[in-house]
Amino acid sequence: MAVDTFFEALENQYSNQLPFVVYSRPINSIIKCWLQTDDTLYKTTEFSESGFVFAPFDLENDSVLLPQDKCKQFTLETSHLHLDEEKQKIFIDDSGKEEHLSIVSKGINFIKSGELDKVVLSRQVTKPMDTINPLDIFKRLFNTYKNAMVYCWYHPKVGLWLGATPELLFKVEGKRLTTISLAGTQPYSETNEVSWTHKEYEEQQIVTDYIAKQIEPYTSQIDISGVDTVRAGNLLHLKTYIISLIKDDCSLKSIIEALHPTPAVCGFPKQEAKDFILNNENYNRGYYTGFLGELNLKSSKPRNTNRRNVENNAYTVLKTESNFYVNLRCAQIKDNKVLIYVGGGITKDSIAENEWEETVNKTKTIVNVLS
Ligand SMILES: C=C(O[C@@H]1C=C(C(=O)O)C=C[C@H]1O)C(=O)O
Repeated sequence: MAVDTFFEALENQYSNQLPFVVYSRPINSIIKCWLQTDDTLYKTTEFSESGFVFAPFDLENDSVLLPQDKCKQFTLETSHLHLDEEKQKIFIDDSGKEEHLSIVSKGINFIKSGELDKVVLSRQVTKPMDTINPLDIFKRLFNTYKNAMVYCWYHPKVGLWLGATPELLFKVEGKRLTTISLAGTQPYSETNEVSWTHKEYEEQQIVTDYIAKQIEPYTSQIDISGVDTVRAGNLLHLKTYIISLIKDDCSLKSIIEALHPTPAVCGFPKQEAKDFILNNENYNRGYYTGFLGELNLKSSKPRNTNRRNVENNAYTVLKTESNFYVNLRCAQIKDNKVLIYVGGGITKDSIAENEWEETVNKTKTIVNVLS
């Protein structure tokens, strides 16, 4: 589809206040959009439908579904989107610092008292914005963050969210389950060859061990890769792949419940960390650290790609695929304001001032495409 037609369809959808999502998965020049044909708020509790899901941090709240059979879908292939370089100046300042230092100190003390191993604490940064076209912000996200899932999601009854997340929650292709453990953060400056502290390795290992343990009842042949340093925009993280095979009688919902929220965005043990977050963070995370992505889409692939074996190419394999990303490095646009969400993992060795700096650095993922 032509770029102009693609974005015109999205602009119309938005001005008609109809739900949509536009997104591009990491290392991918394909941009997809789903335009829902009515403004009903569809929800999913079983994750058995086909569609695009937008789920909150706390699954006690609604997971919104753009059902596949209620949406028109379009695809665009490009490596760069043109747009006017008119941006707004946004300054990062120290507002909210005292509060964040205080909740982080409380978290550290709670961990030292033996109640928890790790808790992820976050905050919301609010900035005024005058005329903002979210689709322009999406275009900048797409041009800037090639190894992230970039998206803009809108539902008139929920709001408008956008982001550039580096973190896969998990991907299912047929029976194959791929998930990652991502933790540890430092600013990127021209090289991935950096050193990490014991605290950072330990924090990332907590995530890896926990994920492997969580998926064990539902999968077999769990394979854990080595630890790599990966870049996400202006940041570096430690990352491990965990690949396994889903057992026959196991539902997608049980995998979601086993993995979400991961210690990378909630903490460990899960319930205690979640309680600490819900009782102490003085704002509602909403969809930040929830997940979003394609749910149960059927894909057909040729069984045999060997050209000499032409008669076999007639057979295709039908697979069901889902891929969910953790909603990080994201923002909500509301009443001429942009609300940016940032957090970081706290362990017994954390230093509150450094944790503040980490959230400031994470803010830049979004601020850089606004100003
Ligand atoms: C919580 C966030 O990021 C998570 C926390 C990280 C950390 O503590 O080092 C790193 C990557 C993410 O798993 C965020 O970006 O808001």
